[in-house]
Amino acid sequence: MKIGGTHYRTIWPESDGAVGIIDQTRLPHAFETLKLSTLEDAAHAIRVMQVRGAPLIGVTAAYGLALALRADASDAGLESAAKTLAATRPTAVNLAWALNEMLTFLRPIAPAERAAAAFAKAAQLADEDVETCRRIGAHGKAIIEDIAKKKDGPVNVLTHCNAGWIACVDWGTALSPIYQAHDAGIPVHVWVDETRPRNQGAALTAFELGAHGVPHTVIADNAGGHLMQHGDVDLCIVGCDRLTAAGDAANKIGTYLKALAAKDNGVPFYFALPLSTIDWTLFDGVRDIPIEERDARELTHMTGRTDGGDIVTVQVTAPGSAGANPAFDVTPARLITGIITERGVSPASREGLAATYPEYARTAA
Ligand SMILES: CSC[C@@H](O)[C@@H](O)C(=O)COP(=O)(O)O
Repeated sequence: MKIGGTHYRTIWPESDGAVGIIDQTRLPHAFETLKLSTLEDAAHAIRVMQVRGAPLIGVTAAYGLALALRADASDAGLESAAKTLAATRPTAVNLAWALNEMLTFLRPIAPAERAAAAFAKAAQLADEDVETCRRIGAHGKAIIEDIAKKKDGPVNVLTHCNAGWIACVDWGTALSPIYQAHDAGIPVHVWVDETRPRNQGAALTAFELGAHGVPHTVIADNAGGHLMQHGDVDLCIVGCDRLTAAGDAANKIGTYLKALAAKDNGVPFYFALPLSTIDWTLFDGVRDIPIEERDARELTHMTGRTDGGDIVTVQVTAPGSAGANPAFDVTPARLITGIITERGVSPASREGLAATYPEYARTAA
């Protein structure tokens, strides 16, 4: 997508063999790029959320493996680099998926040829992510279009966290349908949950939508239920970090509460995600999806820009109070209207997902 007239992806190979990224910890106050040159650079970027969002974490890990192979392309080096990258963040399964794709491809290749092959494979995963997200957008756009035909005024979509192009390689998952609807002239307005504690909504989704000219309004995380009660939300679309084979969906903390409110108010609630976000080994999301616990400082402190232009971090809680910071929650399948995938809209159920992806579905519970 475009920033200031230039088309960007979120990750790209540099001419000197490094890998370029947008430093998402600086957005929306500054648009800065960084170069990743080593395995540790890539692992650090994922850990501190210079890159974040399930699909982008996966592609960054793929490039991280390629960077590691420049230093050590032995069998032991390959396996050890994959372990380091796999340990960076626990919830988004795209990380394990991408590493598995890379390992399966690279293990049979001779060490002398591995680094070049790894860069090519990572680039292929990045390209595939772009096309997958474009398709998710086309299927989701049809849902928005249907609603638009039945009402006057814009279709009001509520979204949580950031599942736009900067969470992927391009397009996004939850925001791709919105971009495609907007580009097709369908009137659309987005309620953007601020998404405490890291504020991915207020900082990143609002930044993206603003750059693309999509009408949007940032709301406090707690406002969604009230807006739904008053008929101000036509549908919710969110991204996903891990979907079980039975249709339970992990996403940024707070998503579950929005899905409950949507159910109570008859508002359709969709998750948008690619194949790489589905964990075919799990069936009970609340019990089995690992939930990342992040530093309580993300909760007790906030970073923003003063009117004078300085970027500052301030404490917002009473000094001495403890904070707990689970970063994701799980929305059970029964609260989900549908899963918008690159293959179409699937029911959030074991049978529905098995019909959408027959070659991946397992029979074991
Ligand atoms: C297309 S990304 C879907 C999710 O990864 C997104 O909504 C989300 O929860 C991101 O969490 P983050 O902690 O910012 O990586």
